[in-house]
Amino acid sequence: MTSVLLSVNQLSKSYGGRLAVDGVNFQVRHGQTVGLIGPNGAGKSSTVSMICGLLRSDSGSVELEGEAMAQGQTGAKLKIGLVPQDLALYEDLSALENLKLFGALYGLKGALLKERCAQALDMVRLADRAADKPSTFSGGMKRRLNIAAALLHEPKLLILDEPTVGVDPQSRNAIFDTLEALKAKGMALIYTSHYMEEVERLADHIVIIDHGKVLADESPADLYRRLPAQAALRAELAQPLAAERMAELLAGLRSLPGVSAVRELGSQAGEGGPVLEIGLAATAHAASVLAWLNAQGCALQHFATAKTNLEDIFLNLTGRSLRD
Ligand SMILES: Nc1ncnc2c1ncn2[C@@H]1O[C@H](COP(=O)(O)OP(=O)(O)OP(=O)(O)O)[C@@H](O)[C@H]1O
Repeated sequence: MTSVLLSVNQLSKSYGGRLAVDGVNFQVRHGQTVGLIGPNGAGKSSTVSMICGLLRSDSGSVELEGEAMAQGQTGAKLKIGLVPQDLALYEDLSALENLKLFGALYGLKGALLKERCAQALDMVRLADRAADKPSTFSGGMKRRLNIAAALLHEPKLLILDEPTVGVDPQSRNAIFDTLEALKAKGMALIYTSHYMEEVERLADHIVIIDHGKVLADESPADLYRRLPAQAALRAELAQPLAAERMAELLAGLRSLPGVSAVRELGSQAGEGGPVLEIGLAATAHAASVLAWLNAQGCALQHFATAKTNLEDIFLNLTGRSLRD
């Protein structure tokens, strides 16, 4: 396992007496991609701002390769690139001029500045738009330019705060390709999002945060192992069933191998019979459950299977869905 790059230790922050970040702890290893997930207001942006030294914490500490991130200290800060939620670009300068300005702020100049700007534009697939102003760009292209600006000083850790909010699907894919390429080059990433499917695609480690507290800090595979069911079968019965018969059916289903939970969801808009949601240890169990229902004389109107996802994990941990 690679060594620790970033250590976030017991970080806390209150705004006017209201606790927004409550003792957050996690680590990022060299080359690792960590997805920081939580609903709106969970404390993700505040955590990220404290990691970058842009917001003073009330307590706790942040270390980069063992070096403390202290206010006014630039050494550790240079190891981080931040792509903030709010776009920071000069609309009247060309894409290239914007990058030159950001690069100069990092102390780059001459041939090296030129080379880094060209590499960064290439990395976000905007090389052919270098001479154009961001005012002519889509929201997604502006976001990509913002990512390029954070790459110029070749940070060891790139932090992206909700990089796909308000982004068109084409740019979203370009952003993912860029992040996958950076990952392949060995750069560590922190990616905040409330879109589980995005984090699932990129992250090899997931930190779930809610009400300022870390609820989970583990690999996606370990998170999935926490779920009682890995898949769900939804079966809509063709006919309503008497209460006693339904109770027998539910008990029978619960005793089948591979079935972890069964719920009766009622009927859909008064048509047909009730809908059963059957949690399965694996999708493969669906066939034997359907065969069993058939053997019980239960005709089905409709059925569908679905693999559980990280959204279900959040629901399982908090009792709430990620985007209410
Ligand atoms: N400058 C501020 N002043 C007062 N309250 C704040 C400030 N910044 C954040 N908060 C509050 O702190 C809590 C955490 O906010 P934060 O922006 O860190 O969450 P988040 O998970 O990033 O949410 P979002 O996805 O909406 O940005 C929220 O209740 C928010 O209203």
